Order: sequence, then structure tokens, then C-alpha cells
Amino acid sequence: MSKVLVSDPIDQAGIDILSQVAAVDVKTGLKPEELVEIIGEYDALMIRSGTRVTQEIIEAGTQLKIIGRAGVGVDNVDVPAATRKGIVVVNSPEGNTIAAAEHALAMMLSLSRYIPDANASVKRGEWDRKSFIGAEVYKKTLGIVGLGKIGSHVAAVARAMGMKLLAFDPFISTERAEQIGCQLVDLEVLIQQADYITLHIPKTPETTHLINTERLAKMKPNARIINCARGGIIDEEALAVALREGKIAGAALDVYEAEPLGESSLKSLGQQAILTPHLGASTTEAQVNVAIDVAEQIRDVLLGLPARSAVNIPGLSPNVLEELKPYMQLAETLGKLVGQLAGGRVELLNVRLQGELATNKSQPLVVAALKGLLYQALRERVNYVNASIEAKERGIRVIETRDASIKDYAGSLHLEATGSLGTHSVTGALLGGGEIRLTNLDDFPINVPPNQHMLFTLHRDMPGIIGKLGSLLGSFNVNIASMQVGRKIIRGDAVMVLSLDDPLPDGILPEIIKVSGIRDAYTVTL
Ligand SMILES: NC(=O)C1=CN([C@@H]2O[C@H](COP(=O)(O)OP(=O)(O)OC[C@H]3O[C@@H](n4cnc5c(N)ncnc54)[C@H](O)[C@@H]3O)[C@@H](O)[C@H]2O)C=CC1
Ligand SMILES: O=C(O)CCC(=O)C(=O)O
Repeated sequence: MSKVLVSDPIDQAGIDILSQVAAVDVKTGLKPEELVEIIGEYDALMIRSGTRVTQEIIEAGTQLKIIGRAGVGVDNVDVPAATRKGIVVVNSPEGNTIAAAEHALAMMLSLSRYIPDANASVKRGEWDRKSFIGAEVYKKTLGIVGLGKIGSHVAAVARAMGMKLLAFDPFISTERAEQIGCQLVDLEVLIQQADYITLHIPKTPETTHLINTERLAKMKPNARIINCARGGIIDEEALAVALREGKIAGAALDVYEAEPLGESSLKSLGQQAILTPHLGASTTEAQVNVAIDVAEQIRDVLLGLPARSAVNIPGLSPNVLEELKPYMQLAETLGKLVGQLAGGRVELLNVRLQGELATNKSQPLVVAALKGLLYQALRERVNYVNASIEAKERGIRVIETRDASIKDYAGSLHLEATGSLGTHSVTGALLGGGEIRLTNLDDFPINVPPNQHMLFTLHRDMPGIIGKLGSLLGSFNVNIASMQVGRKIIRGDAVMVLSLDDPLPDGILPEIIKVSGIRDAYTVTL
């Protein structure tokens, strides 16, 4: 039975799902060295933001197949290290969207009306109404940095509160921003015009310290800024100075450069600063959503099924994946075949989507073809996650082409590989029931199903050659399951495709090539 380690607090709904297929250990608050020590026993790791999954932990996770992050941000996981080891990393892209958006909105209103400090003063026994004269958000300008899932929901609610909306997001179109009721502007315009700024972007090298001393200096003196995205997008030291010097009116932070927040000049600020301990996703609803979403994906991967929200395999909706799955199987089979024909060191792979297939996404098919191509070298170590990286590291150049005009089958896939044994090509298609057919080999038309053990020969089409090869194989006790010849012209060059019941014994290939009329022979295991 598989074993899953849950190393952060996760809703019971997720544990129940995992328990259907695995033995689940919940061990929260582990020190990094404790995690390194035990991770080797587990097939899956489920975390929230509390566990840092470093390269060291990934290296020690010799059985790990999947890391599930019950939330959005995977910045606490060394995704490249996981990818190199073929470990799927999944998240829950939408499970906590509403929770995070509502937290940002709550922060905006709390900042405007000094709710945390007013509450604390009443609880201290005071009745001070003068110190808490707030500001209305109605008719004020909200600048949203990052108009993705959370930013868009913040926009919808803020618009209903009568706010004017500006947005900065270099990756979305003006039309999309307008649909959400936002005017797309440059970051500098947003910084200068907004009364409230809320950040909803990932932390990347480009967004680290996006809000720095210079930008804080350009903000309006009555401006308030909210960060419920990721720590480090705002330079915390610069922010503390700007707040203390009254350059801006307020800031509300849920996330920090280092968590938990230790020594920090932010802590000594007054009512102009509100600090929460990374609570954006902390609603009952969001925790149930993310736990179910991620646990289901871990369960599926442990059962050998694809994950719907993997961050390190080609992003595909479950529907598209379901539709493409048979073609991915075809691509993998063709990749295995052409890789063995072309020889170990393949330098170039050309993947051509033909007929109806030409309108599909090519990336998953390319990845599947590479997985097949590299199987000979890497066996079970290559999978959909690491196939592209492994290919790149081996210097395999990949070209993707499409030809919708080729209509001999509804949709077909053509792979051409150049390696140490020359350039070889193979085409395959799917029959009605999803059965794979090899339809072309090195430009010779054929029509054969793939078989575990196969022999291909390039020969001259002449009387007696089939018999000679049959007798030779018989003398080595090899049973032929089926045989087909493909040729373009009578008595010209031809290929022979044999499906064998047994692997070809060592030493027989040179004997086959000695048969008069046979120019080359290749053995393939699929
Ligand atoms: N505080 C908390 O507990 C939570 C925090 N988050 C964080 O909130 C952030 C946003 O999450 P989602 O909206 O779900 O992500 P999303 O991927 O839907 O949206 C992010 C948006 O940022 C934009 N973007 C990327 N780089 C940018 C840049 N340099 N400048 C401007 N825009 C840029 C993207 O185009 C995208 O539209 C993430 O960092 C996530 O980790 C999410 C959930 C809970
Ligand atoms: O797990 C949590 O509570 C943090 C959520 C979060 O930051 C995220 O989903 O990106």
C-alpha cells in the first residue's frame, strides 16, 4: 500500500480521501532534518505553506511520486528539483481564491476604519471616538496589481462598493480588464493615482521588491497598500520607513519576507499598519476546498491516473487530457519505436501532427513522444514531468510541425528522429476503438499493430527473400506472429515488419543482414 505524509494541518476531508488508497501519516511541525530522515518511506507528501520542500528533502524522497500543495503558491517547493526527479507537483489553483480576495477586502476596510485598533481600545476599557476617524472607499481609486483569479474577484466586489478600478497586469488584455471593469494602466500610473493598492501577483524575480522606496515615494500621502499575495513583493524595511515618515497612510500585510515574522520594524508601527499571520486562505470553506482538491489529485496519481492541476507537466484541462490520452499513448509508442530505429544518441526529433490532429495542442504529444524516445536510456526514470528536461539535457532538438492536409487517417502522428543509426521515421494512427496502427515506416506504407518484440528489415523486393528470413528465424527458434511487407514499387526497395512472439536472440541480427537482398535490420522492443 502507498504511504502519504501530511506535514501541515489539512482538513479531515482531504485525509479521508487519501485514506481510500494509502496509509496516511499526519506529522506536523517537523524540523527540516526530521523530514529528510523520514521522507524516504513515502510515496506522496501533502503540505500547506508551513513546510519548505527543499532540494535536500526531494533528494531524500527516493519513493516520492507527488507533492501536493493545498493552496495556490508553490514557492515553498523546489519545483525544478522535483521536476528533475520526475515528481509531479500539484496545487489547488482556485480552492482559496474567494478566501484570499475577501481577506484583502477586509484588510482594505480595516485600514480605512482602524477596526483592529478601535477594537483593542474598547477592550482596554476606553471609549475613544476621535482617534478613529476613517476614510470611505466609495468613489476612491483602487489599483489592483495582478488581475488573475484573486485580483478579479477583488475587482468585482470593489466595483460594487463604488470604487474606480485601475489594474496593472502585463499578461492580460485590455478587453479582459475592461470586462472586469478595470482600466489597464502602467504600474507607474497606478502607483501615482491609486488611493488603495492591492497586490495579487506571484513572487518572481521580477516582482521581488516591486514596491520599493522609489515607488512608495511616488504614492499619494493618503494611499494605503495591501499585500495578501506573497512576502517580499514589498520591501518591508522601505515600507516601515514610508509609514513612519507619513509618506503613505497605511499598509496591511498578510505575508512576509520571512515567515513567521520575527524581529521587524513593522511591529512597532501604530494603527497605520495591520499585520495578520498569513490568514488569506484560512476559512473553513477554503480549507475544505483545497484539501479535497489536492487529496483527489494525490489519490489519482497514486492510482496511475493524471493530475488535473500539475504545475510541472503540460497544463491541460481534464477534458482535453481525457481526449488526448489515446494520442499520448500513440506518441509514446512511436517515440519508443523511432528512438530504437535511429539509435541511442538521438540529436533531432521532428514531431508532425497530421490531419484532424493538427488542430490539437502539440505540447503533451511532444512530451509523450520524448518519454517514449528516452525510455531506452532512462527506463522508469523518465515520465511526463521530466521528459522535456531530460531531452534538453541530452541535447535533443525538437521540431514541431503540423499538416492538416494529410488525410489518409482521421488524425495521425509522424515522428522522424536522427541519431547514430541515421534518420528514421514512423507514422501511426488510431483506429475506431483507439487501437494503434503503424501506418508508415521510413516512407514505406504499412498497416500493422505495434507488438512487444518487432523486427524491421530494409531489403530488395525479390522472390524468396521472405522464405529465407522465415527459415533463419525458425532455425533460432523464433516464432513469427505476423509479417507484412511495405513497398512503393514492385521489385524496388521494401520494408518487412515482423511481430515476434519472443525477443530476438543475441547474435541473430548480423546473420539477418547477411541474407542476400537484405540491406539493414533493426530489432525493437515496445
Ligand atoms: N495570503 C494567502 O493566504 C494567499 C495568497 N495567495 C497568493 O496570491 C497571489 C495571486 O493568486 P491568484 O490570483 O490565484 O493567481 P493568478 O495566477 O490567478 O493571478 C496572478 C496574476 O498576476 C499576474 N502577474 C504575473 N506577474 C506579474 C507582474 N510582474 N506584474 C503584474 N502582474 C503579474 C498574472 O498575469 C496573473 O494574472 C499568489 O501569489 C498566491 O500565492 C493565494 C491564496 C492565498
Ligand atoms: O496554506 C495557506 O494557508 C496559505 C495559502 C497560500 O498562501 C496560497 O495558497 O498561496
